[in-house]
Amino acid sequence: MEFDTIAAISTPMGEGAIAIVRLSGDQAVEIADSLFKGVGSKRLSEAATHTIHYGHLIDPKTGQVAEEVMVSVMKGPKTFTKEDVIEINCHGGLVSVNRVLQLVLNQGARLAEPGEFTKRAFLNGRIDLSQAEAVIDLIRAKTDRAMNMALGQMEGRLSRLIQKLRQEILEILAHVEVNIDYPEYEDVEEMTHQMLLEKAKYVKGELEKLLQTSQQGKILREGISTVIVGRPNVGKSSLLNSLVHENKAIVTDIPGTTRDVIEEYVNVRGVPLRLLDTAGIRETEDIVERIGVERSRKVLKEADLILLVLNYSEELSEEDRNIFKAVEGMDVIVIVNKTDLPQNINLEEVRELANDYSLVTISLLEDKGVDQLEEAISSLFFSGAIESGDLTYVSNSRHIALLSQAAHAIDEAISGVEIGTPIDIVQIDLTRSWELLGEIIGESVHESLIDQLFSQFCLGK
Ligand SMILES: Nc1nc2c(c(=O)[nH]1)N(C=O)[C@@H](CNc1ccc(C(=O)N[C@@H](CCC(=O)O)C(=O)O)cc1)CN2
Ligand SMILES: Nc1nc2c(ncn2[C@@H]2O[C@H](COP(=O)(O)OP(=O)(O)OP(=O)(O)O)[C@@H](O)[C@H]2O)c(=O)[nH]1
Ligand SMILES: [Mg+2]
Repeated sequence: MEFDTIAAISTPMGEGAIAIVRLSGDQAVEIADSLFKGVGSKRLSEAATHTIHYGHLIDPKTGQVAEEVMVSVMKGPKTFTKEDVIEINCHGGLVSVNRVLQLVLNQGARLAEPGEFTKRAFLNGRIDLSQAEAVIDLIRAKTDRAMNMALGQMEGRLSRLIQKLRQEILEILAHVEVNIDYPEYEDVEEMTHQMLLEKAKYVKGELEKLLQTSQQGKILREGISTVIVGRPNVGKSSLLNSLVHENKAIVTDIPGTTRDVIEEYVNVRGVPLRLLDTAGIRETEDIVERIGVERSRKVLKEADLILLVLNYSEELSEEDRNIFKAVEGMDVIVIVNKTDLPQNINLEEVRELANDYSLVTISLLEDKGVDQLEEAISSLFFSGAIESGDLTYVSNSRHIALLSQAAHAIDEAISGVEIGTPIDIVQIDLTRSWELLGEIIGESVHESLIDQLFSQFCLGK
């Protein structure tokens, strides 16, 4: 494919030791060479590929030295984009790196769009769409596990699995074709149906296995949406502050302090949590507080995990019991806080209400019991399976949606065969599942989707 030459700053904006301006395209070497003055008469255009060169950039307008640099020359196709790539390593200062970018733009490069280097790697066929999507997951990863998952996908794990399943579907389709071409042979039909069902069930099983990883996969990637609930003043905001090791939320002894939902990301023993602190739930006349309580109820519905906080030094109230009712059927950890104060709560009653939820008693004031809480959170979500590392996880909503649609189409094909639907109808379902899987790796996807996906990237990636 033919593209123009793009350039961008590929390192973060700010002061640093070194910054990189990257170029990709047919003119990359020529553009860099027109600015570069190496030791002696060294020309970048004559340099061997994958070599790095010390020298200066000269501003053609003034003839003055603009910057001292190291320039990497990487000629396609064995590069990140499969095109000629130049990386100019300059001094890491805002003025310096912008000056270098300006120089290459003046020489005819075009400023790259966000994600455009990775997009070229995709369009030029070095990686498929799911691998490209993993690049952004890798950059955004907040835990080791999330990063390993992204690395696996970047390296093509999911892609290979998808390709294998698509191949299976093609083989099934070939059998169907035989059946359509020779409908008069009953034997052929018998055999085809047998084989078709067997293979289709295998593909369906594999798709379901993948989908089963999606919950944990999504959690690894996006974090567990964790909502802290409880009556006013039980210590919800104190709990948030303790888990994030910072005073993010306002804590006072006035019930009804938190009015809006507060959001923070934390890593609890490798479990990424998206923590939401809410307004204490109670009947109230205060308008602002009431809106807050409504919001608490709303975020409650979308939570993956509930941290339900009670007060050790107060009796269980009707409001506490209502909160238990509101979270019925969800993943809940019951936390009894303020154990440093005299006990007034009936723990037997709490145990009964908590039923099979985990229950921990803590004192945030004395920093006691927080370890047990962290242990309860991590054991709830990672019971061994995730450590094995040989599972392929799907974590991306786009992939999950396509996989379940593909599984559905396969299912239609299977039940079609079983109830004797005409084979050309079955063929349509099979073809559909083959196409849906193709969209995951970027075959037959619409250009606007591709643009939208890559626009989420950072500049220079
Ligand atoms: N300086 C620099 N560091 C970087 C990057 C970069 O672009 N520049 N990367 C940017 O993300 C990452 C490395 N990723 C890369 C992935 C593929 C190829 C590449 O050239 N692949 C070719 C050739 C492989 C080979 O030599 O055999 C290929 O796959 O065909 C380069 C970098 C992280 N570090
Ligand atoms: N004695 C004692 N006091 C605590 C403990 N944890 C929190 N507190 C105090 O309890 C009061 C309320 O704490 P918050 O964290 O603001 O409670 P909240 O549940 O967020 O309250 P609202 O936002 O009003 O719903 C503050 O004065 C805290 O210092 C504890 O373990 N022991
Ligand atoms: Mg609060």
